[in-house]
Amino acid sequence: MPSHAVLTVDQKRAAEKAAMDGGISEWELMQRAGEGAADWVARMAGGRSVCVLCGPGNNGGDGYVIAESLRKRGLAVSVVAPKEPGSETSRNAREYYEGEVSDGALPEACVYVDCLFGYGLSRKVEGDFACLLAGLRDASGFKIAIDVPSSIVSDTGELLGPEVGYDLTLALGAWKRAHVMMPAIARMGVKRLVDIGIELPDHAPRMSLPPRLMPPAADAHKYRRGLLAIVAGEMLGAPLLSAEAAMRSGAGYVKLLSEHSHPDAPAELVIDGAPLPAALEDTRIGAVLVGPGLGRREESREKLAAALSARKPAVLDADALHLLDPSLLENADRSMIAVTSHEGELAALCETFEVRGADKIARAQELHAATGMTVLAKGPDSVLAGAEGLRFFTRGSSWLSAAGTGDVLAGIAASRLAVHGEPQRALEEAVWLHHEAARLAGPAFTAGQLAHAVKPAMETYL
Ligand SMILES: NC(=O)C1=CN([C@@H]2O[C@H](COP(=O)(O)OP(=O)(O)OC[C@H]3O[C@@H](n4cnc5c(N)ncnc54)[C@H](O)[C@@H]3O)[C@@H](O)[C@H]2O)[C@@H](O)CC1
Ligand SMILES: Nc1ncnc2c1ncn2[C@@H]1O[C@H](COP(=O)(O)OP(=O)(O)O)[C@@H](O)[C@H]1O
Ligand SMILES: [K+]
Repeated sequence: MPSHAVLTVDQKRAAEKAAMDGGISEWELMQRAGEGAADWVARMAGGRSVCVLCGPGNNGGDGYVIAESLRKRGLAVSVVAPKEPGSETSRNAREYYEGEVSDGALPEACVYVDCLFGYGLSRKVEGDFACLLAGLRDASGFKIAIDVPSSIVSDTGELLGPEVGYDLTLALGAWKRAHVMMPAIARMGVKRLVDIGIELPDHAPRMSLPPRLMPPAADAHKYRRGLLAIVAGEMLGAPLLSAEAAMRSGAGYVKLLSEHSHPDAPAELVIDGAPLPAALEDTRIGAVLVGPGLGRREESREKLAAALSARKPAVLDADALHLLDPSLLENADRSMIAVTSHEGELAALCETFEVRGADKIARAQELHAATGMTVLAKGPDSVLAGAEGLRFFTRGSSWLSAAGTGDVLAGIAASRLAVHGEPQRALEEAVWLHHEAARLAGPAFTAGQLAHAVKPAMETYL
């Protein structure tokens, strides 16, 4: 089974070194990588001409192996290499390739294979390399990136050269962080992993796997299935959106704790107007959601304080993340708190808890370490940091970039938390259900339509 590990360059190098210490040569690994990638390239080319761009390192070495493999299969192959190979293994690969190599401009081809730089990219791409990549950007053929697109930094996903849009990216041996982070993922097209038979670390951060949800037990009743209490605030719409999603995500009973009247609330939603601390004393409550529509006034802070001191599993979102501070966490059970923060909310939390991570992954990880809360850093490149380690997700529909979709996500997460009480599992399930609901809702949905699509999304994972 392929590994789902997502590695840093140091971790990947260590895994390759361990394989080499175990007796597999670097040349053997390169041949496995090149042949595995060539299978994909040949499939995509379907007999059409292929141009391979080869750089000076081992990514270029992979390119020569790919080119020779395609040549042997009878395809018309051209190779462009602005610089001679610099490493011993890539020189082997250059000798292994029996065709012509040019150091000039990009020739016409139907399929382009980019092997200029892989995870060894260490500085801005300039000169001949930048010209070739600019040519590739403007070319009309099918574009395949080998391991990592050549302008992309493997550990961060940041761009250090011309912005080429690829149709296919083939990760060699393991996923790298660039395969899950913005801005890289928006340029990679379809991503596939080529197995090269090396052992990867067991406990490395990894891709999240689709959840397997269970129907209610035969003897279930509404409380045992999970009672979710949603704390309402100043704005009435947001908690209702969360409730619409929560009622479709597994909880048997969803209550809105609110002193307001809600003429637009659905009939299934119970409105409880009791004073908040008393309402939260109900021992049947399995989880609390606080934040959507909460507001940021003193009363809002008091509501958050009451929700946290109830010491129940809780999802914190939106305004709650701006109000949260170390003193509010003093009375809380931090291990039971799940946080759903977008970029701005994550920045606010990092400031409050003096977390200074260099990038989104580090910020999520350090915030979890500093507070004990399970942190979902949302966005097209969602990152989940919790007691079970880091999890990454494939990108959801870009139509999710609409107001209110975060309230829907928070409602799903809180509902899942009410079902089983495990924050990391609840957030992981919520991201999958949110993405699947968005896929099923198609283009141009509203947050309300997204909340309704959570029901068919549940069916996908049951
Ligand atoms: N080490 C191994 O066991 C394997 C490595 N493989 C391949 O090897 C790649 C990594 O190889 P390397 O570590 O040699 O690194 P790369 O081939 O990614 O690039 C490093 C080379 O490019 C130069 N360079 C970096 N940035 C540059 C820039 N902006 N402008 C000009 N030159 C620049 C460096 O000086 C060095 O010569 C992987 O991505 C993968 O494709 C695969 O063959 C599988 C096995
Ligand atoms: N471009 C995008 N691609 C994929 N998912 C996105 C994109 N933009 C936003 N999302 C997702 O949509 C949701 C937006 O949440 P948020 O910003 O809190 O919205 P709101 O506060 O209006 O409800 C998050 O789950 C986020 O991951
Ligand atoms: K590359």
